[in-house]
Amino acid sequence: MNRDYDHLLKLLIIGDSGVGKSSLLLRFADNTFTSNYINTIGVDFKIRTLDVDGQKVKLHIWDTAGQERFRTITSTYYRGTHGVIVVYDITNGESFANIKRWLHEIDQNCDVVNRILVGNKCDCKDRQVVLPEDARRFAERMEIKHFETSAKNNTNVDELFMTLTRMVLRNKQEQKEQQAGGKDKINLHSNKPRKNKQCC
Ligand SMILES: Nc1nc2c(ncn2[C@@H]2O[C@H](COP(=O)(O)OP(=O)(O)OP(=O)(O)O)[C@@H](O)[C@H]2O)c(=O)[nH]1
Repeated sequence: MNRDYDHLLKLLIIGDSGVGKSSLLLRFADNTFTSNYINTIGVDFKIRTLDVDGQKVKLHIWDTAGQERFRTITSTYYRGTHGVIVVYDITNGESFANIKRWLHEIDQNCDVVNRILVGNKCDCKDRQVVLPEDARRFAERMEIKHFETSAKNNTNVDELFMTLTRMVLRNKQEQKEQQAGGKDKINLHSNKPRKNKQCC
């Protein structure tokens, strides 16, 4: 069968309700934004194909509901995930405080995964309560890359998805080399997936 891509990757977007997960996905996949707030029910997903260094990478991006009442549904969507975007809202301290819970949820559901921390709504600097340096320090401690984005102004959105895609591809390549015995040892440095158990 003819494939129209070189790699098929599954990405997941998680974080509290209202932080802008759907908006980031809409901006990335359709280049649109709306100020209307429509709660995601369960999960939603979109596809976008990227050209990364001459390779066609098809992304299936799953947008999960942030509301607690959907938590049991969304936890099943971690299966087969290659990369997770964990989003907070820079104007909402609680959404940042909850990041630890979201990271824990990743650990519970899938260990072999690349993660990126995203502070969205960076167009709202006047209402910013999560300081970039605090977020950066936290991200460094957790060994995750950190971005501030605006789905509204289209700031850093493509960069965020491109960075995560490259991280996933690099890890896939390293795993392939390791399996082929081409490398002595896999070098587990920051932003690498933890490998306690295989879920994907
Ligand atoms: N100013 C600003 N508003 C944003 C941005 N991103 C999202 N919003 C607004 O924030 C609200 C919530 O956005 P959503 O994308 O629906 O949030 P969500 O995280 O998907 O929410 P759930 O589906 O409940 O989990 C909407 O009114 C959006 O217009 C942004 O970058 N800047």
